[in-house]
Amino acid sequence: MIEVQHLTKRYGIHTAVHDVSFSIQKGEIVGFLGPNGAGKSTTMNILTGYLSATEGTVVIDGVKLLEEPEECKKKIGYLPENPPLYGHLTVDEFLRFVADLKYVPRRRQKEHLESIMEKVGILHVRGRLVRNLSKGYKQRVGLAQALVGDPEILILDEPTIGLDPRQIIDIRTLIKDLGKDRTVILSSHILPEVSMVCKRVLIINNGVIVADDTPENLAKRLMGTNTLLLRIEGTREAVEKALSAVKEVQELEFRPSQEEGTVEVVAKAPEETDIRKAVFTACARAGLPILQMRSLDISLEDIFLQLVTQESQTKEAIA
Ligand SMILES: Nc1ncnc2c1ncn2[C@@H]1O[C@H](COP(=O)(O)OP(=O)(O)OP(=O)(O)O)[C@@H](O)[C@H]1O
Repeated sequence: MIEVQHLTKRYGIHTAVHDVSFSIQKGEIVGFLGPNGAGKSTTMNILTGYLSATEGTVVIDGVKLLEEPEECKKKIGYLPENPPLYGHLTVDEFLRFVADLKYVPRRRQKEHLESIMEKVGILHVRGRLVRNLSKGYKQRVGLAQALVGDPEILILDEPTIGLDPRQIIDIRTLIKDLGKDRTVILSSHILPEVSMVCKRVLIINNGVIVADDTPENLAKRLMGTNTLLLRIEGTREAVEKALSAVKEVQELEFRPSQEEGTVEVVAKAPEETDIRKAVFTACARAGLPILQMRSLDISLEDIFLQLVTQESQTKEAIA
């Protein structure tokens, strides 16, 4: 359905997206996850034909975007991060305007727009001026305009940003529902958001795809218990002796510690081995208090740490 090959986008000397390739099948709901500035919006803007790539190709349903942009755009409904809504129009007027832009025949517009308004829950505000709607309702109007013309693909850029918790739940439910008979790409910087809605997650960081997996597998990698980062009070010799005695521990890597009188060490065990209890017991027996123990996993660690921090900051901000 969507084939992206070797996509690169440079803004002057800055490379925002670097050699990105992926394909999405019909009917998939795919999360596009990455911290701020990772290149999500740039990629989405290229997919929707709003921005041209420096290099690489996008093929939508067998049609090359560069060669037949109008044909491709018809297949895509796009909700940008800041949807351009005309505040001085009523919801009805605005959607009719969008329908004209998308060449929906006038005789079909009434029925088509009413079914969309019903789906996204804005029928009762159809006569209100867009500028007087709450942020959540404006977002619904944004979703409605993306649905005009019945596109097979929906591309949604940070659809819940700036909404309150209740509105976030409503919009997530709506997206899940819309994904039942469409291909959906949903960008977000919040891991739980995409996990809730998507069956597959692409993670982009610094313009490069660093993971392409199911939320479950990503969570497993996140929760990996076979590699632990420990901060332990004591000397390096004592810690090395205690941890070397744990039979599952294959490798110890000492790192400079931030805290005086402590040792920071990464302990590795074979995959699928949970060494937390054994490490705890060994240190307790040797009288070495563990001040910190957390899972450490591949290079995704830093990205997730960032994402998790952002998620908790977002939660604090809306609490
Ligand atoms: N028009 C532009 N000119 C120059 N640099 C740009 C432009 N648009 C984006 N960038 C840079 O490209 C990088 C990727 O930006 P992009 O907006 O795609 O990231 P993002 O993942 O969508 O982030 P956010 O979640 O903050 O929207 C960033 O470093 C950004 O500063």
